[in-house]
Amino acid sequence: MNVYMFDGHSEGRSKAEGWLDQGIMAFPLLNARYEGPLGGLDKVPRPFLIGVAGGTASGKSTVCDKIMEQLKKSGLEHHRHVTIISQDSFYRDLTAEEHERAKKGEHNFDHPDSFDVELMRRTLVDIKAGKVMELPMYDYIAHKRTTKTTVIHCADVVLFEGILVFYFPEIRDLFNMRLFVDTDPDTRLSRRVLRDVEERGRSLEQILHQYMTLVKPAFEEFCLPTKKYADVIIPRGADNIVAVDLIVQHIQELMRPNRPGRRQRNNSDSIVGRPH
Ligand SMILES: Nc1ncnc2c1ncn2[C@@H]1O[C@H](COP(=O)(O)OP(=O)(O)O)[C@@H](O)[C@H]1O
Ligand SMILES: O=c1ccn([C@@H]2O[C@H](COP(=O)(O)O)[C@@H](O)[C@H]2O)c(=O)[nH]1
Repeated sequence: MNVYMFDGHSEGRSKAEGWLDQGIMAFPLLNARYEGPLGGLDKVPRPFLIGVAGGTASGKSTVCDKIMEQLKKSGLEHHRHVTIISQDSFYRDLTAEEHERAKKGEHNFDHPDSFDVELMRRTLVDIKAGKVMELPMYDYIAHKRTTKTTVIHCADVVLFEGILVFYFPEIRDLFNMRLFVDTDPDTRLSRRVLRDVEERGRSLEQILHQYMTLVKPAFEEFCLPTKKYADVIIPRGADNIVAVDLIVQHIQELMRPNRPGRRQRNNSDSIVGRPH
């Protein structure tokens, strides 16, 4: 059984394709067992669904990769099957007119209306139900989902990352744990410039125009206010080794077989602390 780890570095194509290209099997599935979408009171839901939100280029994918890496080192790989999914796979199809605007950096990909929320919800619900899923891939140069799909097999831990994963209540409520990657806006912009030039085929002028007119205002209006839904806020993203370690330890603890008093997540649960 294959599980693909997304790296987000494939040239101009989807994050999912990058993972596929590397042929990465994130976690070998030994002694795999599936306990159903929701266990009893003494059981952690399988798969354990973790939402990872944050502004563009805040390091969401990198944090997800780190969490997987750490889990791998921890020995959990002998029992656990971990998958990362990007919200970008759920951008809705553009009309011809919207597509023309997108080519000039004038389509608002940071607005909630840009996403196919129902497809996102159905996919996550099916993943939670343990179904084998075909995930649409996204092409950042063509600005559309491709006909290619990634097959997601039932996993023990699923990380779902994206700018607006906490925005929609019907998506937000599906998560068993919520993380918000909180990186300084100047840092994010510099990273986005480099990434979009190198990987997404953009000019500097287009990146800055899109950022100032659409990305930044949408971040402030739609993404930043969702920070309050996070169980853990991770300042500085993947550089924050302490935060990543604590999160991984918590996942390990939750996943430990026969853990005394193991129970489902309660919305008031907190790992490190809740935002003010
Ligand atoms: N801690 C870091 N230090 C330096 N570069 C980073 C760091 N985290 C991410 N990056 C780089 O910034 C860019 C965006 O990171 P990524 O994890 O893909 O962010 P997001 O998923 O939030 O868009 C990538 O090119 C990545 O390599
Ligand atoms: O066709 C597209 C689709 C998305 N974007 C931008 O991508 C980011 C979200 O991806 P991150 O990896 O979280 O940065 C979003 O800000 C969109 O503006 C795009 O430019 N073109």
